[in-house]
Amino acid sequence: MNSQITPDISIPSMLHLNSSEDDESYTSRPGMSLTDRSDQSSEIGSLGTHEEYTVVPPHDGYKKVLVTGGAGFIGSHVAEFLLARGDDVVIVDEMNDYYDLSLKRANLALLREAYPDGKRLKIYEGDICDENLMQEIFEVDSPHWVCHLAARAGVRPSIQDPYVYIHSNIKGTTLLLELSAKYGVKNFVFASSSSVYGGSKSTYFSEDEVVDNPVSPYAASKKACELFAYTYHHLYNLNVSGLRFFTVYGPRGRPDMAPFKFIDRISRGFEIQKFGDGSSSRDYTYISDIVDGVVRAIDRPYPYQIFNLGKGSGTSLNEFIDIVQKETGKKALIKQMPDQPGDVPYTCASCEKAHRLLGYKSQVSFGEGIRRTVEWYNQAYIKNTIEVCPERQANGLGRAPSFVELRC
Ligand SMILES: O=C(O)[C@H]1O[C@H](OP(=O)(O)OP(=O)(O)OC[C@H]2O[C@@H](n3ccc(=O)[nH]c3=O)[C@H](O)[C@@H]2O)[C@H](O)[C@@H](O)[C@H]1O
Repeated sequence: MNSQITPDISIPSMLHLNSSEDDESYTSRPGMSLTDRSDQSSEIGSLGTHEEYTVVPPHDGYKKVLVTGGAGFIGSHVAEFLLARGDDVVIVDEMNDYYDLSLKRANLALLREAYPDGKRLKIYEGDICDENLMQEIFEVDSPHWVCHLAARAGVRPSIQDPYVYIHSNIKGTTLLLELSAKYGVKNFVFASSSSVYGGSKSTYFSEDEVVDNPVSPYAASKKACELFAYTYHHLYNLNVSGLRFFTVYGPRGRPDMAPFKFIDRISRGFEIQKFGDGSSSRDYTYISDIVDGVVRAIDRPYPYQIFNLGKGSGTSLNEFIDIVQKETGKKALIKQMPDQPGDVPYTCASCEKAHRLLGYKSQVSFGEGIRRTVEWYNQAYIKNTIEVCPERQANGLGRAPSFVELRC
């Protein structure tokens, strides 16, 4: 087994659930004391839904897993992990240009380099809404496990073009559910989002909250995916788990998201835009925690479940900028911007259910995660992108190239 491509992040052992590095305590919402955490405290010791579930043992045999969006940030990390542990992976990714395509190419190049013979890794470039292509993949490759991560994922851009979110997220997910039911998939795991909680006033968001008030087309599309997934479970007994990711960041992160954007721009002395007064807060979750949660969900088929995958503590935008300044050793040039439509003011996961049913527990504090991401940015990011695109050498190894410069 080739473990060449795993230097960027360390995936915590799947067995060490109780050794948390996370020294951050649960944070309270601004203006709210910890005693207001009624939703969280009532969940400890129950599933929050008052339903009884048997905790399923992991299926630890060989799997062939269809990973949609496998060229992207989370998808490429999940594919890397599954391949490294011995599973086979089929990737389908449309390679759209929502963000710099060369980053997705670099992600695939890393995987191809480690698994070059095409026996354990197969990559299709195409739209998950292309019925002929998807039918062919299910027919020819017979993946019995599906990890559906392909999506349009920008919150604010979804206001400008909601239709592409309906296409990729809702239509794409529905087609995958159809095919998964038709071809007898054993477990269908898909990416949802913390944004479905909208402007929830809870301190800790739990899965049994009613989430009927999405504030962006992106959030509405993810909620729609959860509903379609339930329907396919109901109609065809398809095992489905929807994972609500909480603002995921880390090495190979999405360049449209604040963690990558701030590290990149602050490192290079460029201005960053700060939306609002800096009091907005996110439960930023490090990529290795997310990979761990995703793989746990793949291995444990439940009839129908929704899980939060977060860290369980929040960081304000102002604190976040301070941490990036500290880790990069550079002062941020800040352009103050108004609050953005579609943005939620606050997110924070209750991870109780994921812990109970999946054995999931976040391991990486925000400070540590940003430290590791800055380290990757300074070392592997430049090295890897230059290795896969030799023509970039003209940019010089000594400085961080812009995303435009990085284009092949
Ligand atoms: O967990 C989710 O449900 C979502 O997480 C992510 O969305 P968000 O939480 O909005 O992350 P992100 O853009 O990093 O902005 C973070 C903070 O920085 C602020 N922000 C952002 C950019 C900027 O230039 N300036 C700024 O102040 C911004 O106002 C915000 O306060 C995913 O994109 C999405 O796919 C989905 O999965």
